[in-house]
Amino acid sequence: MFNTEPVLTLDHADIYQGPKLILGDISFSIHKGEFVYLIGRTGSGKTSLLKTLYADLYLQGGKGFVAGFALDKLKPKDVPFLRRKIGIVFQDFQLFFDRNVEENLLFVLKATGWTDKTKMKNRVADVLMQVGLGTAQKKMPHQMSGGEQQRVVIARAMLNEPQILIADEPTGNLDPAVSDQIMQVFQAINNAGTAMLMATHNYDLLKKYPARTLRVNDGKISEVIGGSF
Ligand SMILES: Nc1ncnc2c1ncn2[C@@H]1O[C@H](COP(=O)(O)OP(=O)(O)OP(=O)(O)O)[C@@H](O)[C@H]1O
Repeated sequence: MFNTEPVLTLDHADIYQGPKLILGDISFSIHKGEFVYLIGRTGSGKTSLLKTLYADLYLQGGKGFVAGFALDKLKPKDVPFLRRKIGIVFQDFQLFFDRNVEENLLFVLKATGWTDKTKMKNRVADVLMQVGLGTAQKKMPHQMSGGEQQRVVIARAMLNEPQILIADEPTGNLDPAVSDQIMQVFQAINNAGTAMLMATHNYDLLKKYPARTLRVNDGKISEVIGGSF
């Protein structure tokens, strides 16, 4: 089905928190344009796995490739460049509350090397349009609902055209109707070609928007076949 290079591969990877092995001998790949859920009980290691993928945790055993970077050979100076190729969305919104939406996004562009003011403003307008917030530039985060704030976070994650969007419980703090809107934003982003890896406890979303699902359990990872979660 997929004849492109994977965007992400773990090959016999061991994932640790400090000295403690959380997941051992983990192997899977995600290809361009794939949508993949990551499920598992609280404490099973989903967040640890995602943190390893964006180099917040060091890959201590096995091999890993994300957006062309080898995780097992990554140097601290490479980390910002890796993170430009992946978009990251968490449950808590982490916007600057003393800056408006546009300033929040411009800050990231500046920090990632953009200098042309017109191009920066255009890019901000593009990503806000992508998440359905085309007129929100001048709003302060506290003037927005939780769902709108989360959409700004998704827009921020899209600024540098990532190959993959990694989301950790992105609907964890949102009610079902708003979670559904966020999911539609992810679907649209995915349909436009960005791969998606989303850790979630929200089985209603899995049922409504079925996709390949990986489960972490007892220190291992497995494919969930036929929606039997
Ligand atoms: N900073 C840390 N230092 C030491 N151990 C940690 C740390 N963070 C998490 N752990 C441990 O690693 C294991 C996996 O935690 P992790 O947060 O990856 O699970 P999770 O599946 O994401 O859980 P949740 O669904 O609650 O977010 C747990 O046993 C946890 O106690």
